Amino acid sequence: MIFHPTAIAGAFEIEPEMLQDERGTFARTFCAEIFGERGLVAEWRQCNISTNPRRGTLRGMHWQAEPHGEAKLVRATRGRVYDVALDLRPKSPSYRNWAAVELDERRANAFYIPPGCAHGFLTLEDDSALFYQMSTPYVPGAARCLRWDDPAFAIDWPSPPALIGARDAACPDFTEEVAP
Ligand SMILES: Cc1cn([C@H]2C[C@H](O)[C@@H](COP(=O)(O)OP(=O)(O)O[C@H]3O[C@H](C)C(=O)[C@H](O)[C@H]3O)O2)c(=O)[nH]c1=O
Repeated sequence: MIFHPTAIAGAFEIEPEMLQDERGTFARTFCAEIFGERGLVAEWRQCNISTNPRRGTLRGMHWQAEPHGEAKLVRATRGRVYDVALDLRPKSPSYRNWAAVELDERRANAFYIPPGCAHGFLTLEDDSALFYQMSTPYVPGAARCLRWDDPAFAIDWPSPPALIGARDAACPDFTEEVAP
């Protein structure tokens, strides 16, 4: 695995080292020891899948309030998505920074997002799907969101959403009170 730093402290694009032979490829996608050595969360409590038939579907920006902050390891298992993390940790050197990684099933890359960051994505192809590994259980009462186009962050999305859920469309602008 090759860890590429991003504009968010502690958030990495992870590129698999593909082992190829006449049968195809094999690659390690996670290793608790290596993640631990790098100070990353190395225990996953829940895994989720997300399927999105339509290109231009936007989900986010979501996070869980403390003490239910979640690290996420996100990858595209079909298609391609523009995946965004936003640093909401007031003590972080990259507080209020955002970072985007294009997740592509063909590259099998992943985005490691530390706790205290909001997460969202825009699909770049029809029929895009994602697989999430989450470090903490889902706590409905801890769910928080901010709107995808909050001017405070000016996330540079490749295009406006063609499809966004009512809840995400109604997410508020960020305020310190909404913070993790
Ligand atoms: C996350 C989650 C959700 N749910 C239920 C709650 C809703 O009834 C339904 C859909 O949840 P939600 O609308 O939050 O799903 P998305 O809008 O796709 O949000 C997801 O995509 C964005 C980009 C994220 O980063 C979030 O972690 C993730 O929640 O599943 C569960 O039962 N368990 C869970 O772990």
